[in-house]
Amino acid sequence: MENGPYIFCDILDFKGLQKIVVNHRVDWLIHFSALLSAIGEQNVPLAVRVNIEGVHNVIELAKQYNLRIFVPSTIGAFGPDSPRNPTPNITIQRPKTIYGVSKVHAELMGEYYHHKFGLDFRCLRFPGVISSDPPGGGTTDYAVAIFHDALRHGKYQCYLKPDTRLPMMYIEDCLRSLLEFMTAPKEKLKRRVYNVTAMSFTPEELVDKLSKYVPELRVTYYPDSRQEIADSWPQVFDDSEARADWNWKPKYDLDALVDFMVKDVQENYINGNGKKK
Ligand SMILES: NC(=O)C1=CN([C@@H]2O[C@H](COP(=O)(O)OP(=O)(O)OC[C@H]3O[C@@H](n4cnc5c(N)ncnc54)[C@H](O)[C@@H]3O)[C@@H](O)[C@H]2O)C=CC1
Ligand SMILES: CC(=O)[C@H](N)C(=O)O
Repeated sequence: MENGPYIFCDILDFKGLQKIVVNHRVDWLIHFSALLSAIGEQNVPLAVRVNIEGVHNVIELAKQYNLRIFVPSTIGAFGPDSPRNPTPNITIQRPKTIYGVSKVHAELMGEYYHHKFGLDFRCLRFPGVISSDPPGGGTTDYAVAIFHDALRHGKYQCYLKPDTRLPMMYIEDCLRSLLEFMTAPKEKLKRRVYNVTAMSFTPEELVDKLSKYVPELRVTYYPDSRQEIADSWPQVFDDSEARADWNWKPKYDLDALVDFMVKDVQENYINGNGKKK
């Protein structure tokens, strides 16, 4: 945040976005705003506006001002008809959440604008991204929340079944993949949308690793509506095309992820009295 101006803007305010692009001579647009999978199901009209109209606004701006644009997609862009283990880059996509539908829409809009207008649209389908920041309403949130609850209270109530396998990635790998992909020469890119991942694990496998740091940890399992979403998503994500085309390679496995997360949550949230420094 110290490296440049920080400006609030509603993604639905096209003119406001346009003003920022012009006044600050923006040349790359990284579009993160969205309602995630679980929260999107609770407010479908808002998810349609933020996730679909929001993408229309940024893609149109990128076209008008010749910006390079990145829009993240997700494992949630797949559904129960897709192969789940592994899920390849190109396969059937019939998601059952408004979040997934909006992300397939974003992928297709970006590919179309690239084809029709030459827009430099780039998109990575991320797995569950794990960082110490409080989670934003997704199905993979348990893998973040468990660190906060385990380190603070020694217990966690998980909303997924213990054997629910999902693809995941540590935030450092996520951000590095974004940067490497955005700076990759266009000749190397065979497509505009790539799967990326780092690992796959289940709640019980994560609990097993975390118990080494919190030996008294007690986890109970009460599946809720998020279980149905998780059951329709990839279990193992095939990112071989990203590895082959622009040399994607993750650095963090499950052991490293747990080690970094424990330190980060402890230092920045527990010792920092609930406030990230
Ligand atoms: N966190 C994850 O595991 C994954 C995230 N992604 C994608 O990465 C992006 C960021 O995700 P997170 O940071 O985890 O989500 P988040 O829920 O923490 O952040 C979303 C942001 O969108 C903002 N937002 C909502 N409505 C807005 C509006 N009308 N105008 C401007 N901003 C608005 C919210 O204030 C929030 O800061 C999303 O597009 C998500 O689909 C993709 C795959 C995995
Ligand atoms: C994997 C995602 O896109 C997100 N974390 C969610 O669970 O909705």
